[in-house]
Amino acid sequence: MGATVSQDDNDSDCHTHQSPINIWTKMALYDPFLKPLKIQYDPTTSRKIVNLGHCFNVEFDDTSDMSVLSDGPLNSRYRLRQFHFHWGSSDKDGSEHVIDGNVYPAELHIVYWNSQKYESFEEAAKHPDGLAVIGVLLKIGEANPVLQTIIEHLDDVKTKGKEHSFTKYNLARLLPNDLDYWTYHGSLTTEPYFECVTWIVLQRAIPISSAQLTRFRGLLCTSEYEKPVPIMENHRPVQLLHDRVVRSSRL
Ligand SMILES: NS(=O)(=O)c1nc2c(F)c(F)c(F)c(F)c2s1
Ligand SMILES: [Zn+2]
Repeated sequence: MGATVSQDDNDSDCHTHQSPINIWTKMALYDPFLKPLKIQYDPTTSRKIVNLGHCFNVEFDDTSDMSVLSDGPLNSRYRLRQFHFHWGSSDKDGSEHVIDGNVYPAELHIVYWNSQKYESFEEAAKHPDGLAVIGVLLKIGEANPVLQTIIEHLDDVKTKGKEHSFTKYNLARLLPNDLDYWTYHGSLTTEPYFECVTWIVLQRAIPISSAQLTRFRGLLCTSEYEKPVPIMENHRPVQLLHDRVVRSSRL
């Protein structure tokens, strides 16, 4: 009787739920039990825009359940914490998720944490059902007025560590009307890569103009005292799917 090798014998197998991934839409499984996303958003929860060095975050007041995500593939209520973008050094790449091999020029991540089960974002990030992130692909098109209100503030947070108040932002207007999605279990796409994310990738992309996207690349990853270095790109390569199945909310 040969020895059986269990999954955890090879430590490279304990990182099998990494993100982002290439979503092969024909392989996605239509799941009729998936509900429509329920996005409740209160514009008074937006607080500030912050340059973290590798990207910029728009951060929200997450001390109570005012802006929350529920239903969809989720079994709990998740509280809005921040949103941010990933982009590339040219319009030819930039998104993290790839759809049937097609890379998009940028991607928006709207980050929520499970406030029904966990006491804090930090605690939630240690659990497989701790976070939910809505991924929205961006495609080059006409200038996006809702993105413009963010872009107008990028000069206020040009260098690493800078932040600026950013209130009454209407995040709901940024989302497409069609909220059909693909969903799978994955990870944070930046260090520490915790496998704590229920990914919800919208099937409809939103527009951004090439000029607007160029403004993202004008952000600096250096502080105001250092030689200026722009954040040319901040997207992680796609990861192996391993034993995961991507489900679709639409047939
Ligand atoms: N790109 S991502 O997967 O949405 C994502 N990564 C991270 C991360 F690494 C963090 F340390 C963190 F505090 C976050 F809130 C996010 S959110
Ligand atoms: Zn992200």
